[in-house]
Amino acid sequence: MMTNPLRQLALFGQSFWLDYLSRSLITSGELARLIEDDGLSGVTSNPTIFDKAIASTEEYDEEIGELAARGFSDEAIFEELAVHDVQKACDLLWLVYEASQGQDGFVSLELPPALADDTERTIAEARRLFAKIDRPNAMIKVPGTPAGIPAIEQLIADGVNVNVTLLFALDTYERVMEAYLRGIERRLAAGQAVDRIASVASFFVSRVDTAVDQRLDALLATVTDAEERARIESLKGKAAIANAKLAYQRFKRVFLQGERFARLRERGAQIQRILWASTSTKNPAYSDVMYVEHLIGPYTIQTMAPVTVEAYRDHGKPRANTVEEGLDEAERVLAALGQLGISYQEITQKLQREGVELFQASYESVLRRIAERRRSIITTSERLGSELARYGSDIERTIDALLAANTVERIWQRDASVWTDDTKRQRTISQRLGWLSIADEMRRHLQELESFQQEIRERRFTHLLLLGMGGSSLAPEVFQRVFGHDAEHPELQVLDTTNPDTIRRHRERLDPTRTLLLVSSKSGTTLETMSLAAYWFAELERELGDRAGQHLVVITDPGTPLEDWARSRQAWRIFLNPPDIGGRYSALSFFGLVPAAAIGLPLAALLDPVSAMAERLRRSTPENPGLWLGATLGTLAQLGRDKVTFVLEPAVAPLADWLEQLIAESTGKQATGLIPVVHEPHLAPEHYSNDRVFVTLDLALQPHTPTEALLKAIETLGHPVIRTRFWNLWELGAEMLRWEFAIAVAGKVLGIDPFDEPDVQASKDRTARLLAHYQQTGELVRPPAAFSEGSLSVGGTEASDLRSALTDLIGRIPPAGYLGLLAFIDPTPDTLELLHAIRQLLAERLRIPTILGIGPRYLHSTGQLFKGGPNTGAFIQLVSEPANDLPVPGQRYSFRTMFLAQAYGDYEALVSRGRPVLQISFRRDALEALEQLEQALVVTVH
Ligand SMILES: O=P(O)(O)OC[C@H]1O[C@](O)(CO)[C@@H](O)[C@@H]1O
Repeated sequence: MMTNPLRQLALFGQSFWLDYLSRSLITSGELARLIEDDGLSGVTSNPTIFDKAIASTEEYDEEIGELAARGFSDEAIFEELAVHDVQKACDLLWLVYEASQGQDGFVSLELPPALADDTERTIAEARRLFAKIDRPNAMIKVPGTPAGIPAIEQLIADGVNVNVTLLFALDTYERVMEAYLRGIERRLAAGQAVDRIASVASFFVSRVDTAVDQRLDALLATVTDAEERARIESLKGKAAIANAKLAYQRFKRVFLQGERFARLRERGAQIQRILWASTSTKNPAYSDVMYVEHLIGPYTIQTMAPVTVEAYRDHGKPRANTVEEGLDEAERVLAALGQLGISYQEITQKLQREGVELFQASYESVLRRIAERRRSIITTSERLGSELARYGSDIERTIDALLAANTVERIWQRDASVWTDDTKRQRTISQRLGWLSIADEMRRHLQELESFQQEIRERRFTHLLLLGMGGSSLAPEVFQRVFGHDAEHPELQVLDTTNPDTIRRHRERLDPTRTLLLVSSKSGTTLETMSLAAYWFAELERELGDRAGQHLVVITDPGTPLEDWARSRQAWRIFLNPPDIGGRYSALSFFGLVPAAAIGLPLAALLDPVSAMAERLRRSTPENPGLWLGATLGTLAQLGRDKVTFVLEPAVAPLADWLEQLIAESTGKQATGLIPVVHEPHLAPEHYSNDRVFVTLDLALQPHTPTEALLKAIETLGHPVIRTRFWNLWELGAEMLRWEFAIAVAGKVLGIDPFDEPDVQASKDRTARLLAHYQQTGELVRPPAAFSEGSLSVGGTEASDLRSALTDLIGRIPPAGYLGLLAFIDPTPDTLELLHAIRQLLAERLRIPTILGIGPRYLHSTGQLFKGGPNTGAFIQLVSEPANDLPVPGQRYSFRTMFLAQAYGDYEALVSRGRPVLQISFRRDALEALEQLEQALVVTVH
């Protein structure tokens, strides 16, 4: 025997629907369970239900974030969330719908209540939503208001399933049935099928009692006569059921007994069932299942709130056809109310009006909630899933202050007063903001770049050798490493070192006849770049004679020495970049796009998302993804979380090198700054210090499980984690623009000028002095060594053995400090592997952030930060003296001398800034030396 009362309702012709819907109801499996176990066969929703659902869980946050990021308004976000839930519920009820041949298994979504008085918009929106949900078992809820009723007729005629909501009065119900019939008739007249057009009429029950009881109570307050009081008392809690029972009689007359519908039925029309809504008992004095109990009958539906479901499952006692019991009594109740001066007309009309207003209030509340969520939770796809630990409100305050100061508008107006009051510096900064509109600028050159791309393809180069430092080479390297090169285009190799061993390795690998040389330098004066250009051009000339210029492409600013140099060598192409863009902000200018074109990347695919991002960066709202990111990083740094640790998914990991330069060189000055920590080996979560913020970039469609697991653990330990999700790799350029903007904003928060690099010069000057002295004397002055041990020669310490020297250095690391491993070395896979192992050892044992810099490359990246940023770094400089040498054409010094002069110059610069630095030089086998160092560290650092 069937014991579940909910299931028994079906035996008496009544469907049991749920008056609730939420994401968790679906995801937890609860809805499926209700269908399976309790015989649930439909779901109704309304704005109040969604308001509750969104308020009570965080399950919507991720989607809110994503939609906000894509520029959806609050209304549109609500619609997406609701439609999504309705679709999922429809899918769960699909089998019910199919099994009942389209009679049952529906899920209803309500139109925005503000449309209740607008027939045309009701029609348009209901059509649109029905199409959008795209499920035959969806219903659109349209209120039975004077404006709603004509819309119902039209919608039925259009084939939209309609749940007519907010019905209280019997005469209104008559009009609703009429509208349904006419809609069906119109369809049939137009030769359209009607068998799958479904509609229900929702009669609201308990609200009638609440309203009538209030009036009765008011009357009781004025009546003293005991008999009269008893009569009034006896009417309490009766009106709603009476009204509903009489509605059922009208239903029967039309749908079960009427001639008109009988004809329609023959042609396949469905009965517009009557649905009892608002069936939870509001007055605790009444039985909690009373409305369900009295309104059972064929062709009816009970939609129950979860509490009523529980109650009815627990103690409901279903009986057949209760809806037809006591009809005389029902008539008497309504008549008696009239006699007491309680106007049925007035009450039902008022209830409908109030119903619309209540839903409108809920609808507005949902929108407010969504608006709040998008602020407080991590909105935008850039913030998706970010976990800001306890810093959320501090960050919000920063954002508010930035917005109040019109920061976004002012940045776009290129108003340099955002960063400084000094008018001279303002002039310089305003010449550094061209990156803001770079996508538009580059679009103007698209044809030129694409024909260049075509020619390169035709010329069948195998390699593109890019000579350039920092901002002039990092973005191209990212493009090559993330996207790879097209098969018909050359592979990009970057040479950004003066180490003759490295240069030679490249020289041995490359065939000048198949290589295109790309010299990139904004200033056109950078020592490494110009020296390498001289060397490589001579190599080209050696092989190609006066055709060498045909293998030369140059990118520089107009009027630089490099431009002259290129012209005099009859370079094949010279790209003159807009001069108002600094090196590290130049990724999307010619500096990035010319090499991208050369390796065969589709430039439009890269640029389109950049333009879309630029639009979003213009918004003066907290959702501006660059504003948010910059404010977050700046605020966290001020609160002691200045180590920006990138934990990137392998597919996008190469971006870290570019980000490192952007962040370090832009913000590391005036004893403040963000300290980027990139490519650090993963540590055990508890080994991360509390001065970190983590940044992750992942691919939505290809999550990298180990990275995810680590980040989850990190989050649990209370570290802030900023997450960015790419939907595809072509968003890379857009992400670069976003970071450029963010770092400009972070600069504002930290009170520095993000566009200069005042401390880079310090080591350049010292190197220049060392080289000048060398040219005069033939001697390169090297820093004095304190002692030698094995193959290592150690300076910058009072100690006399390696272990003590290391111990001393470690002892000098300030609190919340970091350790930089600065290696002037030939970065072969083997040396890099050992350097990573040493780095990991240091990070794990010391539990501090570590940075690895390869010299002289890092001089154009983190070098600024080491000298100009917070005085919290300690450094081990490793100088592997090159085994080979090569001449620098036109100079009296060689590459080896230059390389060493750069190492020594930076060492001196660091020391002069009071940074703890240990210098370890080695002449012989670099691998052996690194192993010796590793062993010393193993026994020293605990
Ligand atoms: O493009 P250029 O002028 O050769 O400069 C290369 C790099 O050197 C710096 O100017 C200083 O390190 C960087 O900002 C820049 O990215």
